[in-house]
Amino acid sequence: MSDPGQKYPYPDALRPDAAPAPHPLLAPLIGFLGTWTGRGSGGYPTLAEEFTYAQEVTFSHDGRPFLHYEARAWLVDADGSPLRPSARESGWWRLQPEGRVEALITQPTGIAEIAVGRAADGTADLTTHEVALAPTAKEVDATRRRYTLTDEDTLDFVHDLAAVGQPLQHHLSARLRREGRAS
Ligand code: HEM
Repeated sequence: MSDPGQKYPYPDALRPDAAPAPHPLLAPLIGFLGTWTGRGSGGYPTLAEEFTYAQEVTFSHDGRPFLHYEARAWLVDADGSPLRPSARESGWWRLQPEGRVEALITQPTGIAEIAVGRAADGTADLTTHEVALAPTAKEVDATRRRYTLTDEDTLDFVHDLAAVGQPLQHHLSARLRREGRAS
C-alpha cells in the first residue's frame, strides 16, 4: 500500500541541467529558469511620485510545457533599505508551439490576468488577452510585459499598464540578476 504521508514526488527544477529534463517547448525561455533579484523604478500619472523597488522573481518547471512564475516586490529607499511590501503575483506560463505563450497571473490585489504573446531566444513579449477583477479591485484594462535576457545572468523587465482610466503606458522597469551572481 502506498504511504499516505508521502511528499509530493515531482519537485520543480530551477536549472535546465537539473532533473527533470525541461520539456522541449520551454526552449525559447530556458534561460529564464532560476531565481532573479534586482532593482527597478516605476510610476504612473495618477501617482504623486515615482518609486524605487526591489524584486525577486522565480521561474521553475516540473518537466511539463509550462513555467511556474512567482514574483515579489518591495519598495526601497534611496539606499536600498526596505520600506514596505509591494506587488506580489504568481502564475503559469504555458508554452505553445512556435514560441507562443499563454500566461495566467494572479495578484492579491484582486486582479487575474491572462496574457498572450511570443517567446524567442530569451525574450518574451506578453499583452493582455483578458483581465478579471474581484469586486473591490482597482480597474485594470490591459498590461504589456516585456522580458529580455541581455546576458545569461541579466533579465530586463518593462511593464506597461492601462488602468484607472489611463491609456497603456509605462508603470515599471527593472534589471534583475541571477541569484548568486555578483550584481
Ligand atoms: C514590481 C511590481 C510592481 C510594483 C513595485 C508596483 C508598485 C506600485 C505602487 C508603489 C503603486 C502606488 C500605490 C501604492 O503605493 O501601493 C502602484 C499602483 C498601482 N499599480 Fe503597481 N506595482 C507593480 C506591479 C503592478 C502590476 C503587475 C499591476 C497590474 C497588472 C499594477 C497595477 C497598479 C494599479 C492599478 C495601481 C493603482 C494606480 C492608481 O490607483 O492610481 N502594478 N503600483
